[in-house]
Amino acid sequence: MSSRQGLIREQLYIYRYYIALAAAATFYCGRLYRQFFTVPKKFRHIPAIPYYDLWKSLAGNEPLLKRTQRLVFPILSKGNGIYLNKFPFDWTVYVANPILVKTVLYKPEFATKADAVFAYFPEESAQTHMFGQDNLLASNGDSWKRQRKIMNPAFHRSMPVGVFTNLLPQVFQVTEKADNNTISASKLSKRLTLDAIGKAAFDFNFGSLEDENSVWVKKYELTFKGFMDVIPIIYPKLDYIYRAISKGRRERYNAAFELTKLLDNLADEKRKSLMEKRSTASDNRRQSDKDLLTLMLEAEMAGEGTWSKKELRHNMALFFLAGHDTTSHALAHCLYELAVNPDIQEKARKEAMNVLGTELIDVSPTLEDCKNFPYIDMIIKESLRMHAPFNEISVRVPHNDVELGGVLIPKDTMVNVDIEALHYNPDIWKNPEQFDPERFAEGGEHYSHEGVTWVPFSGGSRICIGINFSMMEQRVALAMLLRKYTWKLPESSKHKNGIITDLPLNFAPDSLEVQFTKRY
Ligand code: HEM
Repeated sequence: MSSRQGLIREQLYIYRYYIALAAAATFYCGRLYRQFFTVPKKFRHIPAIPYYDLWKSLAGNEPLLKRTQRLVFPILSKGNGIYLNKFPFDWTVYVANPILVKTVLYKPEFATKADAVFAYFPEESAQTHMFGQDNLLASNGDSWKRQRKIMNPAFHRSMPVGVFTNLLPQVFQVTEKADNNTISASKLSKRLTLDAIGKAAFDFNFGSLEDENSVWVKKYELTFKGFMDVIPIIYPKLDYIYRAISKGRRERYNAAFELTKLLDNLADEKRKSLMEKRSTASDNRRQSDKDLLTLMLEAEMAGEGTWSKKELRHNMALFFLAGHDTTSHALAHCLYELAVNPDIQEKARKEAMNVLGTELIDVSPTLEDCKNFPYIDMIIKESLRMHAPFNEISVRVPHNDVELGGVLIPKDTMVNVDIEALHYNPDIWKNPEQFDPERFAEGGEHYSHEGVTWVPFSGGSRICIGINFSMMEQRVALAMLLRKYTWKLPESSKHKNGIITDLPLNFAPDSLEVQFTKRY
C-alpha cells in the first residue's frame, strides 16, 4: 500500500462518524423528499401538479387564476378533468370536469366529508369552543340530516329584506362621509354584511356601520384575527405557552370566548322570550321578518327537532364564518365589476329604477320587488363566477374504491372540486376572463352547459344553506346603491387592469376603493 493510500484510509477512519452521519442524513432527506414530493404509487395514474411548482407559486403570491391557468389547465385534459395536487399538505384529487363535478356533488359515494378543519383543533382551543366539530358544515350522516332538517325551514322562511333595507341609509352616510366620496369597497361591504348577519341571524346590532370601532366589532375582529395566528394553527398544543407569554395572543384568544358568551346569552334570552311570547301569543312578526335564531328555536318548539346549547352556539358561530366574509367579498366584487363596466352599471340602474321608480328619493325594495331584478341577479352570478369567495368545497372521502370518469379513485382518497378551474375553463365558458352577465340570461350560455359548471355555493345536498339569504342581501344593496349613486374606480386605482389581491385567493383587498357620485 502506498503512503498516499494509507493516508486516505487513516483519514476515512478518523472521519467515519461524520461519514456515517452524512450518509444517514442523505438517506433521511431522500426519504423526506420522496414523502413530500413524490406522488404515492396508488395515485401515479392521475396527472399531478409538481409539489415544488405549487409551493413556488404560493410563495411568490401568484394570483389564483394565473396559477390555475399555468399549472392546472395544461394537465386537466390529460386526466379527463381530474388532477392530483398536494394542497396544502395532503394529496387530494381535484375535479373540474362538469359531468364529474356533478357526480362528486350529487352521488352518495362522495357524500361524506373528511374530518378536516374543525377536527384538527384540540378541545381547549378557541376554534373548538366556538364552532365545535358537530356544526352543520362539518357534520356527516344522521347528525347533519337532523340539523339541516331544523335549519332548512328557518332559512326558507326568513327573508329579512327589511333588515337589509334598514341598513342602507347608514351605508349612504358612511359613503358620503368618506373623503371625496371614495371608500374601500371591501371595508364598506364588510361593515354592511357584519351588521346584516348580526341583525338577521340573531337580532343583534354590531353597530359596525355606525362605528367601525364599536366594542363588539373589535371583539369580532380580534377573534377572527386570532384564528389566523400561525403558532396555534401549526402547533395547537403549544398555544397555552404562546398565551402565557403574549398579551396580544391572550386578547385574541379571550375575545373568542367573549363572543361565544354573547352568542350563548342571545340564545338563552331568545329562548326565554319565546317561551313568554308563546304563552301570551304576542309575536306577530311575519315569518320572513324573523331572525334565524328565532325561527330555529320556533322549529324546535314545534317539535321539528332539538338543539343542545352547544349545538346552537356552534351553528350561530358558523353563520358568521360562512356568511359574513363570503357575502362581503361577493358584494365588493360586484361593486368593482360595475365600476369598470359602466354600460352594465347603467343597464342595472335602469332595472332598479323601473322596479322602484324614477323619483329622486330613497326607496326601499320589498320582498316582491326583489323578485323583479333579473339583470342584477345576472350580475351577482357572473361576479361570483369570476370571483368565487371559496375556491374549493370541503374535502369528500369515498369509503370504497370508485371510478370517476374512467379514473380509479382509491378508497379514502381526499376528493375536492376546483371551482376556479371550472369557472374559468375556456372549453366551458366563452372568453372566461370577460365580465358578461348575459351568460346567466334566460337561455344564456350557462343554461346550455352539460353537467355542473357554476358552483360558488357548492351543490347537491350540501349546497350552501345561506344562498338565498346572501343573494337577497346583495340584490337589496345593489338596487339601492344603483338608484342613489354612480360609481367608478378612482383615477389612481391600481386595480384598473384587474384586481390585485393580497392573497392568492378571490378575496377583495382593502385597497379596492370605489368613488361614488350622488345622483340626488
Ligand atoms: C356569497 C356568499 C356565500 C358563498 C359563496 C357561500 C359558499 C358556500 C359553500 C361553497 C358551501 C359548501 C361548503 C362545503 O362544501 O363544505 C357553503 C356551505 C354553507 N354555507 Fe355558505 N356561502 C355564502 C353565504 C352564506 C351565508 C350568508 C350563510 C348563512 C347565513 C351561509 C351558511 C352556510 C352553511 C351553514 C353551510 C353548510 C351547509 C351544509 O353543509 O349543509 N353561507 N357555503
